[in-house]
Amino acid sequence: MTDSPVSSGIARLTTRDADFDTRLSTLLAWEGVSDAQVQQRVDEILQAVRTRGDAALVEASNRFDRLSATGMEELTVTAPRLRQAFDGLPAEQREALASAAERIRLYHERQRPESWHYTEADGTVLGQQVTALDRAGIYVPGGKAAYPSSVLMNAIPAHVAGVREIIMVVPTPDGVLNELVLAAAHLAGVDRVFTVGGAQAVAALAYGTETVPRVDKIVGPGNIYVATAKRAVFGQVGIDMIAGPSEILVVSDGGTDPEWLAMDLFSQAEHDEDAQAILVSWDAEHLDAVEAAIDRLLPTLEREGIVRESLARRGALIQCAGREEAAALINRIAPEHLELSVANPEGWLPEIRHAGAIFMGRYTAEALGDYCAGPNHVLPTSGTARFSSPLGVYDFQKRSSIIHCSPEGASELGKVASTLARGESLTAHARSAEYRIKE
Ligand SMILES: NC(=O)c1ccc[n+]([C@@H]2O[C@H](COP(=O)([O-])OP(=O)(O)OC[C@H]3O[C@@H](n4cnc5c(N)ncnc54)[C@H](O)[C@@H]3O)[C@@H](O)[C@H]2O)c1
Ligand SMILES: N[C@H](CO)Cc1c[nH]c[nH+]1
Ligand SMILES: [Zn+2]
Repeated sequence: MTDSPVSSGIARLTTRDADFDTRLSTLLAWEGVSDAQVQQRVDEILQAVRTRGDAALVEASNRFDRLSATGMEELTVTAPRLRQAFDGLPAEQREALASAAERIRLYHERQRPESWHYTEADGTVLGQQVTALDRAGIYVPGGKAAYPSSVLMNAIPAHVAGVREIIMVVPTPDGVLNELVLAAAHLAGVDRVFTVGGAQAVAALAYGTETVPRVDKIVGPGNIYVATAKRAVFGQVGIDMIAGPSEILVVSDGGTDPEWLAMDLFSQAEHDEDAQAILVSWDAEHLDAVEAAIDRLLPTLEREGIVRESLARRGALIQCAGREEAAALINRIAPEHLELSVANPEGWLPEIRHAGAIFMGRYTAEALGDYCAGPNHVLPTSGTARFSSPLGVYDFQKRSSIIHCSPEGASELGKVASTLARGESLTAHARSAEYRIKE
């Protein structure tokens, strides 16, 4: 007799349950950036790096990444070393990286916004000029896994946007440098790399140290320390978003192989014990089959421990009444990744209002988007897709308004401005406008 597999412990819910709303809200809550202890530690790290620069950055890196560096030169990767990593890759990896980079570049080139202007009848010109950031800092996570794909996803849009200097930080726990990460930095045109991570890296990018230059904006995902630090330095520098642990919401009409769906859920659960994997379907037998596939396949995973914990803590198989209820759940959860594993995914699109990225049909595994489809994999998490968008070229640019008045235009606008300025009792404004009014 064979042993039956250990159950995953993933929650089974139905929307008919009296406590469904409460249970779903509990599952969705991620208090990633509000833990008081984390907040205090991050504040201490930020303050130390702000006041003591490189010395504090080295100390924190030694402590949290278990290094024994004596100075920042040991935590700096030179351009020749990046090239060496790229040249030294096995051909298969080098080609895969180059193919992914090319697809990501092509996709992001379509996002490039243009400056524009128009001319009014009296010759006044109004417009908008788009300019790139001078210096961007990209955070590449590296605590529990190495992410060469995140190097491409952060650096390529910055490059396409025309950023003058791209500074990358990435932790190297126990001093282990990942060759693919360095090679990706070379390929994506990163200018400088520092092997520091966590809140100390965010502080260095935000405030600058003797070695790390201060940047204008920090982008990229990270763990709770990174997210908390990014939120704290916002204002001093720009940030893209607070991206939390990875998430996937799969909606299945029952027609997809249960093992495919189980592995799609695992693909995000394996990132982190706090990652979230949810499957919604109106077909109870199909949910049973996926649950059985989960139990069967779990022992085959390299990161079984992380996946089990993620599924037990934050995963769910949800039975809903039908398609309409599934669409309502999607919009309520506002997932980072939505897989529409259904017969006619296009038919669903008009109903979907909140999702970071939408993977259409049975063949579009979310993992393809993580690496090489082309769209960005840095996406809003924890319901923030309600108000934010994937990382893109636009995150590395800003806009300036252009106003060029003709003498006639200045005269006409001067009359309007003068009246409004006197209404606000701002008479210097009024007189400034009035000087330009033609008699
Ligand atoms: N949204 C995306 O595009 C995307 C992509 C990849 C990864 N992710 C997510 O990013 C996260 C990456 O997290 P990670 O931990 O692997 O890497 P990370 O680089 O974000 O964090 C590692 C750093 O955290 C700091 N740290 C760890 N424990 C600490 C402690 N006790 N005190 C102070 N600092 C401490 C250390 O400095 C370490 O260098 C995961 O949640 C993953 O799901 C998201
Ligand atoms: N799924 C992650 C974003 O949530 C991105 C990633 C990188 N490597 C594998 N996956
Ligand atoms: Zn992933």
